[in-house]
Amino acid sequence: MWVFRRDRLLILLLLSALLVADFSLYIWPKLRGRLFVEPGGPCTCNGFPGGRLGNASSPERTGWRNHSWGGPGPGAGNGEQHEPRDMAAGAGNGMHQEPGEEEARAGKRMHMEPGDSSAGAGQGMQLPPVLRSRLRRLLQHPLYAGDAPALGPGDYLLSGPEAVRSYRRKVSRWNRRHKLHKGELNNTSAERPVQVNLQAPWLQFHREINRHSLYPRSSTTVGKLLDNLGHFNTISADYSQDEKALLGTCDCSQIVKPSGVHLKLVLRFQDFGKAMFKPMRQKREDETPEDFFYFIDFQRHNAEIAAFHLDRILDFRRVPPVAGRLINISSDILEVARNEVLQSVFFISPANNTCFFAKCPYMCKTEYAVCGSPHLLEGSLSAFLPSLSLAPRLSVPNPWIRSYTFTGKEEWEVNPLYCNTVKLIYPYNSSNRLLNIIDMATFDFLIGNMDRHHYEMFTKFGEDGFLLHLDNARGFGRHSQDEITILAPLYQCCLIKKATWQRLKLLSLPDYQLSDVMRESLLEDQLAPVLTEPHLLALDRRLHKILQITEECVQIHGEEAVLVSEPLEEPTASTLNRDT
Ligand SMILES: Nc1ncnc2c1ncn2[C@@H]1O[C@H](COP(=O)(O)OP(=O)(O)OP(=O)(O)O)[C@@H](O)[C@H]1O
Ligand SMILES: [Mn+2]
Repeated sequence: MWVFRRDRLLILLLLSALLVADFSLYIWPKLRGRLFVEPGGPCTCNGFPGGRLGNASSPERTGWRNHSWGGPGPGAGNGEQHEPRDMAAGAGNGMHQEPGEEEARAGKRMHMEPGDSSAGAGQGMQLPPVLRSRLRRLLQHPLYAGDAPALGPGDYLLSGPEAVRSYRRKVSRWNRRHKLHKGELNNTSAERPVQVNLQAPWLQFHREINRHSLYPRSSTTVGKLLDNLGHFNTISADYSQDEKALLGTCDCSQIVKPSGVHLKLVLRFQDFGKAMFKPMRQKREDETPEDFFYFIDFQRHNAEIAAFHLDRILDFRRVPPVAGRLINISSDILEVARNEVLQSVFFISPANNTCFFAKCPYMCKTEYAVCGSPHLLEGSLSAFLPSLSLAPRLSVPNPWIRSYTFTGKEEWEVNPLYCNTVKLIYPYNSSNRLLNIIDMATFDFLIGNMDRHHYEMFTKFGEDGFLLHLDNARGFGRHSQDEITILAPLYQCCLIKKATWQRLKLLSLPDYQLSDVMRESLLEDQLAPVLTEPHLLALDRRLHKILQITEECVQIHGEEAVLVSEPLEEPTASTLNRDT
């Protein structure tokens, strides 16, 4: 009996030795090859030697800049197992768990909190590339592959030569005026004149705008543009045209619509690019007070940033690139401002901070000021679109506009069959416009924006042109509330673009999870974490509500009638005539 027991021990030892040998000689090298070493070269894993996570603010960390759009990504070509997920297996057909569930769960466990760069890097945690970036994985999905079909010159917003001529003209006018101004002030500083740079990312951005979107998927311009917005010195600061119109100092025919009383400014940078600056007015942790109407709500700089990232993730590409940045109110704004009205709204607070307030017809008071600490203040910078003289835009009232009074109600709020009326009205009766409105409603519902009173379009692209999703600063106000009425265009019309629905469905799968890809995408921004966790999680919850509503529509009207393929074809045009 004793001998038998000793034999058992020996057999156990022998088996263990075999297992160890097998693991170290066979399994481990294979695992290591798959997880950490890119076949064909030493592993730099997206710039992180040894596959370690880098600093949270490192742009290399996330998917956008590593993704080689329109072809095999850096991963696809080098042996990473990026499953070419078939829509039939994933988003297209039910919501079953995809392969890689285990990885996803592991990825979730190891997920870092925004801004917590040390969580991964400090512990030297080694993540296999496939776990590291859900965003990157998303971008390699077939739904995000490739670009629009080849474009002809007429498909671009600007003619290249015209855009360059206008740029040259503006630069020489700027240099002339600047020289004159320096002469008047007896300024002998060695400031150099602005140089024309045809490679400037803002110019490339303008030249890439086409009839499908503000930037192509394969564009590397957006990354460079965001980088510049985040770092470049400013050379001027002024009110935006619409603010000037309100103050009576600009030609109103040149602007889309005179609007706000908000603290927003146009900043120009050293490379002559421009951006709309909105300062931080509310901390990202603060929720909009319950008693606030949406039309008196604050404008949130972080909402502008997050909305751009969300729009890009949804593959709409209808929000101009927005970067967050710590702006020095004194050196980046006041010192480069030449407008005397603007100069006059700056003051030093009792706490010795530099502040400024909105010059407006109604409430020009220091109570409404924003202050630096003592000079620095967070803000959003939205890359400027080409000027209205080069690319005229149309501002159209949203058919689902809200009442901007305390008690008023619009027709859509009281008539559940309102969509039938809209469908009869030009241009909603023929073009893709209604579907575009529904896209915009899903976007606004996700961000919680109730302030979409108008939308803008480039006139060049006609009725079917895409809608610009400008001004998202009133999004992300209340994470605890899902304002379902924002989805009225969806549930009253029971229509949605199939491509939009497929992406929303994909983003609801555990392997992609909207909140996770958003969290990751926002880490690229200097002001990360841009959104608090409750706001990120609200995105998942709202996404499910959109899918739920669509599902109910499909049950009533059938898939064919609800999910519309683009371009609008004859059979689907008939769905527009369907009574809801
Ligand atoms: N990135 C941009 N490039 C060019 N023009 C822009 C950009 N962002 C905004 N604008 C223009 O400035 C106008 C006002 O901007 P925005 O709507 O963001 O500010 P606002 O103060 O909230 O205005 P409103 O009170 O009308 O909502 C827009 O309607 C648009 O025409
Ligand atoms: Mn606004």
